[in-house]
Amino acid sequence: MDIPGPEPCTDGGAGAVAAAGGLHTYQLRLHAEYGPVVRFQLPGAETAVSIADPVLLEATARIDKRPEPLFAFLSPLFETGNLQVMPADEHTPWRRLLLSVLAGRPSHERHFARLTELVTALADRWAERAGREPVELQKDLTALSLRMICAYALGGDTEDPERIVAAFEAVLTEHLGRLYQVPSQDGQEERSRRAEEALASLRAAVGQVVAAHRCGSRTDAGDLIGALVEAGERPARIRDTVMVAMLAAHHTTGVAVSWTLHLLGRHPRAAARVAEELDRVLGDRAAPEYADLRRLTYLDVVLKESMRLRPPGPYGARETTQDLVLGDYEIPAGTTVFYPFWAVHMNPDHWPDPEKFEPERFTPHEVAKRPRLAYIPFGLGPRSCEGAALAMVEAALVLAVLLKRFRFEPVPGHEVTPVERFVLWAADDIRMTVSPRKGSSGRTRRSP
Ligand code: HEM
Repeated sequence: MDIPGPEPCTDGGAGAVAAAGGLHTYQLRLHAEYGPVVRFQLPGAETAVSIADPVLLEATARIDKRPEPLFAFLSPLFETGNLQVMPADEHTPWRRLLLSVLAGRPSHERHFARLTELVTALADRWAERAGREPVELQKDLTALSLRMICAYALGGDTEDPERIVAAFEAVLTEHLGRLYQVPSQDGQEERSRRAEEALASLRAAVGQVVAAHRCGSRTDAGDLIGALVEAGERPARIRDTVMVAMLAAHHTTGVAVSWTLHLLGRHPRAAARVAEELDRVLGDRAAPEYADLRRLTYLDVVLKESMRLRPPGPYGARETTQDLVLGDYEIPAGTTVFYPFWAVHMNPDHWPDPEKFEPERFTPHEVAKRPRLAYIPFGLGPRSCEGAALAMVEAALVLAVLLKRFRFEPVPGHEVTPVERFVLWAADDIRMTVSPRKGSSGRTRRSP
C-alpha cells in the first residue's frame, strides 16, 4: 500500500512547515489527517516517512544509520568526521565506551559532590535576586549544565574549566548563530573568522587535558577523557567526542529543568507535593546525596511528565539500510525515517488528554500499560542518547536543590512560547520569580 501524505510542493516543504507554525504542529496535523505513518517533504531531506505510533516504531528500532544530509550542519565542528553520522561499525565500540562512563553509577556518584557545588553556586546567586527581579531560567540553567558536563567530561581538577566553557560558548554563538541567522552587526567574513578562532581555542584547551592524561599525570577512567585515553582513542577523536558530548548535553539538560520549573509554576499542587517530598527525604539538608535521588519518586515522575510535554530534543531521524514492513506499508532501503518524538508523546491513543500535565501517568502501574516506545525523550535504538542516565541524575539533582530552597512563580504577563531550534527552546526565555521557601536554610551540608 502507498504511504499517504500531502502533495509535494516546489519549495521542498519549507512553506508547509512555516504555515503550520513549526515542524511539531505540522507533524500533529499530518498524523491527525493521514494516520500513524505519513510521507511528507522534510526540508533538507526531500521525502521522509514520519511514524507517530509506538508499536510501528519497533520495526525501526534496530536501524543504525542517520541520514547524513540532515546532520551536515554539524560537520564543521569535527576533526575526524561528523560523529552523529559515523558508520555503525565505528559507532558501536564508541557508544559502548561512552556508556561505560556516562551510564555508570560509580561515575555518577564520584562526580556528584562537584555537580552539587555547581548547582549550589547558582542557587546562591539566585538567592541574591530573590523577591527583587525575575531570573531567566533557560539562560542560567543551560550555562549550569555546560559547567556540569565540563566537570564530568574533563575531570574535577582541570586547571581552567572556565576557559573551556568560554571557548565552547563562543563556538556555539558563532556556529549556531550563523545557522539560525541570528542577527549580528558583523559581516559574514568576520563571523566566520571568529567561529574558526573559537573552535581552535576550544580544541587547544581540550587538547591540553588529553595530553595530561596521555603523559600519565591523570589516569582516571571515571572521566570521559580518561576513559577515551585509556581505550587508546586518538587525540582528535577524543576532542571530537568532548565536542559532541558538550553539544548534546548542555542545552538539553538545561531546558529539561527549565520546562519542569515552568510547568510546576503553573501547577501549584504538584509543586507543593514536590516540596513536601523534598522536606521529608532531605530533612534540613539543602541538597540530596546520590542515594536520596531514588527516594524522590514524585520529583522523578514530574520530570518525566515535563519531558513528555516539552521534550528537549523533539525529533530524530534514521536512514533505512534494508526494506522494512511497517504495518500495511513497505518502505525501501535508503528511505529517510523521521522520528517525531514530540508527536509520539502527544498520541492520544496512549496519552489520554495529551496536553494535560499529569505526573501520575508515570507511576509503574500506568507505565506498564503503555507500549515501550510511547515515551522516547532520549530517542531509541542503537543511536539513542548515551547520556540519558546522567541527564536524569543531573536534572533531578538540580531540581531538588532549587525546589528545596525556592518557590518559583510565573511572572505576570510574560508569555512562554516554545520554539524549535537545536532543542525545544522558549522564544523569550522563561522568566520566573524566586522566593525563599519557609524554613529552607539555603546551606549545603556536605558529605563527610
Ligand atoms: C535531558 C537531557 C537530554 C535529552 C532530552 C537528550 C536527548 C537526546 C536525543 C533525543 C538524542 C537523539 C537520539 C536518537 O536519535 O534516537 C540524543 C543523542 C545524544 N545524546 Fe542526549 N539528551 C540529553 C542529555 C545528554 C547528556 C547529559 C549527554 C552527555 C554527554 C548526552 C549525550 C548524547 C550523545 C553523545 C548523543 C548522540 C547519540 C549517538 O549518535 O550515538 N545527552 N540525546
